[in-house]
Amino acid sequence: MKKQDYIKWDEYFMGIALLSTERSKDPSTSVGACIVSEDNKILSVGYNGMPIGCSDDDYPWDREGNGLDTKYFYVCHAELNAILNYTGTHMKGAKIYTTLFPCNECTKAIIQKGITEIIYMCDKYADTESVIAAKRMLDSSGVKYRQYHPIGKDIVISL
Ligand SMILES: O=c1ccn([C@H]2C[C@H](O)[C@@H](COP(=O)(O)O)O2)c(=O)[nH]1
Ligand SMILES: [Zn+2]
Repeated sequence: MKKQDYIKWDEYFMGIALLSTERSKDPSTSVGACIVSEDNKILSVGYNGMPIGCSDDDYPWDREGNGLDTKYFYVCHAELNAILNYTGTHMKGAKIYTTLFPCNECTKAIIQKGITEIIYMCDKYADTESVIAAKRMLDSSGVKYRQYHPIGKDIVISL
C-alpha cells in the first residue's frame, strides 16, 4: 500500500514559497514566491531582496525615515523576482504561490505574464491602496486569487 501522509500540491508549492522566505534579509517581512505551470511543474522561485550588485549590507532595511534611507526604493519584491528569475519562454496559465498578497506593481507583472491564479498565505496589507488596487486589476483581468489555509502539519528540515 502506498504511503498515506504525503503532502498535496498546495502544501508542496506553498512549502517551497515558505522555504524561499528563509533567503530574505528583510528583518520585518520576508516574502517567498513559487510559480508553477498548469501541469504542476515548478517554473521559478523568488524572495524579496536587493537587486544584483546592490549589497544587502550597504542598502537600508529600515521601514521608516528619510525615503532614500528606507528599503522601499530598492528591494525587489518576491513575486517580481520569481517572474524575472524565470528563464523559460512563457508562463501562460501558470499559478503563483506567494506568502504575501502581491502589491499593485507585482500584480501588474503577474497579469502581463499570463499567470491566471494567485494562491497567497497572508493578506496583512489588505487595507492598503496598493492591495486594493491590485485586487481591482485582478478582478478586471479575470485572474483568480484564493487564500491558502495551513493544514497544521509541521515539517522539520534538518540542514
Ligand atoms: O508584493 C509584495 C509586497 C511586498 N514585498 C516585500 C517588500 C518588503 O521587503 C516587504 C514589506 O516590508 P514591510 O516592512 O512589511 O513594509 O515585503 C514583496 O516581496 N512583495
Ligand atoms: Zn510587490
